[in-house]
Amino acid sequence: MNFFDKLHNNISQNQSLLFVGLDPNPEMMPAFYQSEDVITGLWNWLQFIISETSDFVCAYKPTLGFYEALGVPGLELLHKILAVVPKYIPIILDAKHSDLNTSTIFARTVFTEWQIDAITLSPYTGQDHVAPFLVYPDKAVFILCCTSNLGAKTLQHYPSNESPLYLQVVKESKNWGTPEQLGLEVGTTNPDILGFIRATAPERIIMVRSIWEEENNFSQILKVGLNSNGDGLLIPVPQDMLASPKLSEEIQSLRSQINHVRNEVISDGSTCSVWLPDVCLLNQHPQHDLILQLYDIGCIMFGNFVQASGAVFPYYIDLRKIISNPQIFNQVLSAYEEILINLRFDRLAGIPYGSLPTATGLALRLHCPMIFPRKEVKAHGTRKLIEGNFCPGETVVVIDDILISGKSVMEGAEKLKSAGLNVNDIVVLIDHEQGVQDRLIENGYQGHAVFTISEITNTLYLSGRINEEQFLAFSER
Ligand SMILES: O=P(O)(O)OC[C@H]1O[C@H](OP(=O)(O)OP(=O)(O)O)[C@H](O)[C@@H]1O
Ligand SMILES: O=C(O)c1cc(=O)[nH]c(=O)[nH]1
Repeated sequence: MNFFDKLHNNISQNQSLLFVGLDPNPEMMPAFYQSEDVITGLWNWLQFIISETSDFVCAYKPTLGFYEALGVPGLELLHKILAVVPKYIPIILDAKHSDLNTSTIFARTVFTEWQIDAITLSPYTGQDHVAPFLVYPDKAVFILCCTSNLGAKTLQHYPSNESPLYLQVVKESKNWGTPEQLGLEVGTTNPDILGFIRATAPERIIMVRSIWEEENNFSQILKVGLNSNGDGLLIPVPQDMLASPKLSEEIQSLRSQINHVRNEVISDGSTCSVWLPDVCLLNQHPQHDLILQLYDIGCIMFGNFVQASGAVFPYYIDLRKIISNPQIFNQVLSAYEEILINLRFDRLAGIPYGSLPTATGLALRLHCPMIFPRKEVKAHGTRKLIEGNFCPGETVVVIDDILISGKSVMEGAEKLKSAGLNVNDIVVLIDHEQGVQDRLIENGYQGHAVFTISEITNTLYLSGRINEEQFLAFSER
């Protein structure tokens, strides 16, 4: 089960958007737990917090820095804490890690060894830094977009209040991962800031921080931050409450107050127009999630692009990026597989270069031999036109990423046929439409595509990824 499913299960089971920080901060530890051995005191206190709150929270959030500050015993304490948190409650490690050199190894440690469900990250080192954390399909990251720290104001609001850096972080990080993989961390007491962020990222989970610094804003903060389903926010339990001997009672009372506001938001339905596109499941494309993920990793770009033919289209599809995201690559292979299982063939042939990784992945998955027609024949070595072994008379299915004019796949198929192979079917991820399928049929081939460009743009428009102008530019092509 992925992080967001686990989170949502817990939200509905415990009817709670509250999360609790599991921080061994000696300065906040109640006197009752003070002992000669500070680690023992902290361990007892944190166990008390877990036992009092596990039925009323949706997640726990240990802050790595507090554990590190206690040295080796602190890290041992972290492991003990991770072991006692009930398995069904997701754990978000607050690490704000931002070191590019160590991100791959740190992601592996946190997600596979420590079995943490999600992590907070700083955005400043960009997508390269976040990507190693996103290759774990069941895990998630929260990108720090904004803090309530006064000293950060000059940076966060740069260059102007109309176009502040923190909103740029929100817009940029939305391209790094899907809503199931990437949430936002927002520390603010200002409902306007949270409102701007919610409007920019209506589909994201927002983990709010510091909202209790101005208690009067509580209801307003929730109303601008919650989505029309009355969720989409993770809300911290105030730190002071964790020192109370009546923690369980207090947290239940806080949960009731929050749920009261959630019910008002649901019955009001005022944010419905923002959310309708993402929650409407009617007529949703079966590959809806895959389309959004391809868009989010930058495979589908809108703007004026010159194509290989010299024509200018209002978009460009670059599927060569898929290989850098194993989780999405895997879904792409599954989508091809659904088509291929209904076809009869002896071998797969990939069209170079873009589709060679895909054909290779499919060959491994389907246990089917692969060959490929070269783009250019070398003047040295074996000078082969087709690489890999085959027997004339065999049937080959051609794999490519996209059909624009159909020239590439048909040229590849002709090379295969000239070597005595049969080619009937051509399978691609994206069909550009505009008559390309008919062109294939005229030349004796049957084209199969996972989705068409129209299905992609409809999905992106309905889910709010592209605006009306981009959608219309496509429709009028
Ligand atoms: O239907 P068409 O008009 O032929 O266009 C589609 C082809 O264009 C792209 O390859 P490209 O030629 O850009 O080369 P690459 O795969 O080597 O990057 C794509 O991978 C398809 O093979
Ligand atoms: O050659 C093209 O026209 C082309 C190739 C490709 O991979 N994507 C695209 O949108 N156009």
